[in-house]
Amino acid sequence: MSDSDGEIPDAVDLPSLEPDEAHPEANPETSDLGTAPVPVTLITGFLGAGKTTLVNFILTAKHGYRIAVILNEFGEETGIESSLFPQTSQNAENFALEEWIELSNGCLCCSVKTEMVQALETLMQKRHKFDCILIETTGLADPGPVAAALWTDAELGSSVCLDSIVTVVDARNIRGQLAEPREDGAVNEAQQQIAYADIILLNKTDLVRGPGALEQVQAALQNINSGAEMIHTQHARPDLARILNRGTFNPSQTPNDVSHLSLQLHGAHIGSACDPSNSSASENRSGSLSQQLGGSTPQVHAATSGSEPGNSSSCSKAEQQPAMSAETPPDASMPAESMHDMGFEGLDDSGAAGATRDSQPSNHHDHLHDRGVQTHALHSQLPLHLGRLRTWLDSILWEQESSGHRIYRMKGLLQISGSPNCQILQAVQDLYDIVEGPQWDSATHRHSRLVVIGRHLHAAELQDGFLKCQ
Ligand SMILES: Nc1nc2c(ncn2[C@@H]2O[C@H](COP(=O)(O)OP(=O)(O)OP(=O)(O)O)[C@@H](O)[C@H]2O)c(=O)[nH]1
Repeated sequence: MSDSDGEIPDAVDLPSLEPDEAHPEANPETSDLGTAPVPVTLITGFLGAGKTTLVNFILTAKHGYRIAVILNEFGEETGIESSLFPQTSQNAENFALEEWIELSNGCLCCSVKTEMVQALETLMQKRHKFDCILIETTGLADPGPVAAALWTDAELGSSVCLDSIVTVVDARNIRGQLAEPREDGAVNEAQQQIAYADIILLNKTDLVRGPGALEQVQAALQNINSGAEMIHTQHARPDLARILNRGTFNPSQTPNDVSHLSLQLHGAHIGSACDPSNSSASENRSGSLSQQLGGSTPQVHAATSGSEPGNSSSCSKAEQQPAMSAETPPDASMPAESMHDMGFEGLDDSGAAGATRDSQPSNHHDHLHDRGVQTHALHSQLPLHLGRLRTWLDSILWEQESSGHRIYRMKGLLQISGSPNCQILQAVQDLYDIVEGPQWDSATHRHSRLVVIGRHLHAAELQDGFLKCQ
């Protein structure tokens, strides 16, 4: 699974793949996929938006394509992220589906770009084994440099082509994410990801309540990028004929054909997340994406503390407070005080953030572009008590304002007392979920690991709280 030895695993050979009758155009036997450049779909989106859920869906749906996956993850996430592909890790018969390359030494848009190009080159030596490539970026990646590398890298030549950039959006949280200030005053990652999208997958629509609330979210996204196709989904299950092998960047298209890619940034500029001091990367890049690429740079259920492990139960503070709705939107029309309370400072009418903080360089080495964002890995060798764990999670996720930290995302593999299986924890903003994973096996070191990504985190306190759940 991991490519730690430098050997690229075989691409996925999907068993019993039958041409999709509903979408005969998706049948590789009737297309020129065997000889044409391999289409690469870049899947991006903010932390927790549903990228892995989408990749999982693509890997298990019937569409007629054989898929290779390149997965970029934070170093601390190694081994956790791959466990989030339950169909592959739980079912040995389908183990062949778990064919991907993990790039975990940084963020694709920074230090791993070369590694990505090398991985693609090696993959291309097995060209006959797959029809399409998916690249899942980290939740904080700027898709621009990655797309540019795919477009311009001489080594790759014409063997691969960027098919489309799919940005998965958490419909419940996106407006707050768009409003997050960047310390250098630049456009934040969530805005960059929307701006570059060919397709915006407006996901988690089940978590947006109230008449008009979803329309408001959609309007905020269209204010940033009105050229992207908008697809509403729950659990990231779109019509894949609209996602795979679209030919968005097919060079045979006339310039008019790609004119719909024009980015409308409404005064915002796409800054380089890699290097804010790079003026060529920070200049205003309004215009078609193809021009840019050819340019200078290349349920929320009630918290049930007594529930057994394995019973999936999402918990949210929102259940105990008014749900996000048209009546209580994180909206520019709200009084500034309310927006501040909800953590939506700086949102203007366009959905763009009015970032005002002092400029600070981003940190390439920890691949977190905004220096205020940190990641911490928590560990516990001894099994955790589920009730205590839930109480602790409730406190750190639901009392964020009083504790002074801001948690965007948590994911982990947990060893819970009394359960032979590992438990998978997922948290996005104040929502969390614990579901049963596969049995611990000899290859998986049996201990709890939890990655926390957020701002103003107190590592020692978090680790201490985690250990107290034993
Ligand atoms: N309610 C709800 N939950 C969803 C939906 N889509 C995904 N989720 C859940 O949201 C959590 C995060 O989903 P992921 O697919 O791991 O998100 P991601 O974008 O890959 O996350 P990162 O890799 O950390 O950036 C998981 O618990 C999913 O089951 C949805 O449409 N509705």
